[in-house]
Amino acid sequence: MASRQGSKSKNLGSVTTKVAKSPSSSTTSSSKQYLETSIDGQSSPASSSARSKPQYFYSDNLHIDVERSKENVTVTVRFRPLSPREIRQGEDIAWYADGETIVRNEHNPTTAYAYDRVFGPTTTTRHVYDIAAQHIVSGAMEGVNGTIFAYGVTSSGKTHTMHGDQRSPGIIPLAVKDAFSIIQETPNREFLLRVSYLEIYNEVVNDLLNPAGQNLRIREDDQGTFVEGIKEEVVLSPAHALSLIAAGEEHRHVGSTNFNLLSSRSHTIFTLTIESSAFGESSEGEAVNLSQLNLIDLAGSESSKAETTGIRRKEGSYINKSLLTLGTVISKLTDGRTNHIPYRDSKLTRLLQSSLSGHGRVSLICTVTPASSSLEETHNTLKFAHRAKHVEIQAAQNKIIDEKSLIKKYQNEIRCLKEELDRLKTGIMTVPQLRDSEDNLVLLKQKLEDGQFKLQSRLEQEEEAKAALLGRIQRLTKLILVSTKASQSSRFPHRPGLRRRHSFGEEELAYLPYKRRDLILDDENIDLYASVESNSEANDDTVKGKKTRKHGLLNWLKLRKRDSGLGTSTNTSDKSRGMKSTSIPSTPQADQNNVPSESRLSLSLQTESSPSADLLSDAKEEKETREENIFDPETPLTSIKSSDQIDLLREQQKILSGEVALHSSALKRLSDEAARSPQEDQIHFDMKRLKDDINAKNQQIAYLEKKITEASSNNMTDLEIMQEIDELTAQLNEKSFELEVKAADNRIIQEQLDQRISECEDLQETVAALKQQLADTLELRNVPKDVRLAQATEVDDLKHKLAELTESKEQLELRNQKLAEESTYAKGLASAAAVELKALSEEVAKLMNENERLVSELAASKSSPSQRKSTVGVRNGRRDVVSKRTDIGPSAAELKRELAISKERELSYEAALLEKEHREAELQRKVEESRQRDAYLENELANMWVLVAKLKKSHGNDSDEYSTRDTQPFDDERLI
Ligand SMILES: Nc1ncnc2c1ncn2[C@@H]1O[C@H](COP(=O)(O)OP(=O)(O)OP(=O)(O)O)[C@@H](O)[C@H]1O
Repeated sequence: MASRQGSKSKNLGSVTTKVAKSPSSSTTSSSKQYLETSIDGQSSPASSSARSKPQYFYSDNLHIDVERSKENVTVTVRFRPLSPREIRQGEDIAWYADGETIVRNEHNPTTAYAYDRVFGPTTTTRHVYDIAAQHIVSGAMEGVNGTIFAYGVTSSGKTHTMHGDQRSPGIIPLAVKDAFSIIQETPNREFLLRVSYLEIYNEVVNDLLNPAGQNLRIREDDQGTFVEGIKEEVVLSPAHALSLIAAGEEHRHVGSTNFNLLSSRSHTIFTLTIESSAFGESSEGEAVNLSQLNLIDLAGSESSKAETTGIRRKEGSYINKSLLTLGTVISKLTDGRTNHIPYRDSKLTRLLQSSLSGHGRVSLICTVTPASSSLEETHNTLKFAHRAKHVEIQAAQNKIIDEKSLIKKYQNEIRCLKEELDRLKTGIMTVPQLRDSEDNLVLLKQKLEDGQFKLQSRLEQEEEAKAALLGRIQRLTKLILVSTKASQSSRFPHRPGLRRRHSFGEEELAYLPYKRRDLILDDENIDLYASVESNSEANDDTVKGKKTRKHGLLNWLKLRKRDSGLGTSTNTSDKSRGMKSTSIPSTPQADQNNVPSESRLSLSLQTESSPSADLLSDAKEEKETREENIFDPETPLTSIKSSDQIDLLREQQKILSGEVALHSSALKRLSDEAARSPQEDQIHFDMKRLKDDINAKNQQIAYLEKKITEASSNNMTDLEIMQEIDELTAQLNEKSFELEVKAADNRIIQEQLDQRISECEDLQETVAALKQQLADTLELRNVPKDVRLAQATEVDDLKHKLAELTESKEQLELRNQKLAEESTYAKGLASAAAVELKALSEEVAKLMNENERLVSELAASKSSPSQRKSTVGVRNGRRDVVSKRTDIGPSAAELKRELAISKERELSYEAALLEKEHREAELQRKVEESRQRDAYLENELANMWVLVAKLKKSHGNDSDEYSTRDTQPFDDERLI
């Protein structure tokens, strides 16, 4: 035990910030309320007095704080290995455990964070438990409240850490097992353990132990918050507690997401309430230790990468919102300046208010993946963890000196009952003394006979009462757990001092109906199982019973589900304030029809007769007693006020309703089974019994309703009415607040809705456009064959035309070329003619000059004789000249003729030149025309190509068959 007490959290955080704390908020959600419970649904004198006034475990007048020591939240980080998906995607490592306390960024090694402990991917959950949880559990067993929760993004390993599986049990089963081991190791104290299990799904609190407990209210008063109407079950063994978790898990919301096939869609809080007091007769008046251990599996935050829709998206937004609030609360707690901490912004923080505000030890296990794709998310988790490290707590042991703790109440009740039993025994022994009288012998005889008769009937009544008391004492005693190492002194000296042992082994665990993770079995369990085996040897019958029973407990659980209405689970409760219900455990022993004689392996019970016989009779008695009491609450053992009576009746009514609900679900399961195996008579028999039981319970409910109405109309005093009004006002306020919260939620949802609507409209437009495109395509596809043939013919024509045009273009080009050649030739001719013409012109000019000279000489010779002589001479001379000339060249006539010829030639040349120029111009015009035509044809050709390409494209979208068969005309090569 001493070894379990160590390990206080170290303060690694460099900043220590004072936690804003209100003195009034010192209670945990459900522990603060005193639970008025009697195991058979009937109140006792001890409990009735307590019922009128709510009790708070942590109010100043009720507890003594034994040394408050400042601590910080224990913060650890657990890496999970890369998942197969991450490995497939070739993810890198982005964060890693650098030693035992540091997390470092792979890419940027200067980014690193320190925590109390960092666990690498290969660390076992058992090791995590030892470091991060064990001290919280042992503290809780000593009266210090404790909270352990796993935080991290989706699929980072929270549920693996908190629940685990058969190969690697999680913190919750390990803690439960440890709690019972601690009881075993603490012989000087006796314990009473009870559990509750709830989930927060979409900001609605549901009771996982009671299917009827949906949408429970969180109430708050000066002392803190609590869940109204949550069911608590007293637990007797680890297997019993785990079976309740397993049953609760059946109701938890789990769904598949992109990142996790079995993603938790709700936050769950499993609460173990522990009461302990010194063991033995001398414990009277001593303080009781009371504490709560909250084991929380949060739903994972989801990044925007999660492509969720519909219900998953809604769940995700609720999860993210509540985790965001948790982050804000932690920030504000560590900021030190803020007075207002927004606990009320989410149900999660409201329920965790007490833990977070420093009234108990807290261990935060942050789960992370090393994968690079989650680099940012992991960084956020690490930052959250770093902030949380600075939250300061002041853990203290809660000691209750009030006599009204549940364990004290049971102890007192046992004592009172024992006294009453003694009185009864004495009464039975004392036979009335009748004095002999001679005077009135007849009368005396008559009196004697009457007396004998009365005595007889009184004896019978008292025997019955005694039996009932014994049964009650036994049942109460069974709820209080002590170590087998405790002294063997019994509460009943005449009985062998059998005590209960608490451990769980393979057989107890193998059966656990756990939809997604089989709970618990590790090496230690096997050890424990071995120890159970060895202990059991003391009792041959037990051993035989266990060995011959192949799946005894499995059968029990299955049958318990079936026959849940027939078990001993008797819910009784207190309605002092919050109507929280507590039931005694539905133990295997209770089922007399289906259970082997010793169904709890590890428990040896503090009973007189054999455990099985006791339990069987208990079951019977309890049922009978309860039924009696329901119809006659005013038993000799009760004396309660009218309001208490109404409360009691209401509670009984509630319990009955819960049982009816349970029976109905069991009946449904049986119907399913019956449908599968109709020949099973046992199932039909069980179904019939369940139906009868449901009917009987419904009648009882109706009867209770009547009684409540009568009682309320008859007995309500003004004070009670005022109290009722106060209560209703408080409820009204609560409802108003919830309404406000809902209204705020609605506003957010409305905004989201508006956004969705606009997104939807955009999508609709896109869809319309796509539809149009589709229709166009379909239209093309749906073109009838004749139209397609017509199109093909048209294309053929076009192709033909194109060929013609191409041909005529070629001809024109040829002609054009010829004309160009001709034009070049003509130009050559023209230039040659021009040269010749120029040469001729020069000759003509020369000849004309000569002619003029000759004419002037002729005229001069005609004018004088001398001159004549001379002229003759001249003439002679001339004749000489002429003769000379004749000798040297043609005569004038010849020259004239030559001149005329050259003129003619000149003229013909000019005419030829003109004609050539004319022809040239003509050719130029033709060239121009042919060029234009050419351009026109080219243009036409381009248009044709465009047309062909268009046709080809539209036909190209059709099926391959169509394109090969029907689009042949568009084949490029063929076209070209
Ligand atoms: N430390 C670990 N070692 C081996 N496997 C692990 C470890 N942690 C988680 N896993 C595996 O990773 C998967 C996801 O883990 P788990 O369901 O616990 O994530 P989670 O954080 O609870 O997710 P969610 O928030 O979606 O519920 C599971 O298949 C689980 O077995």
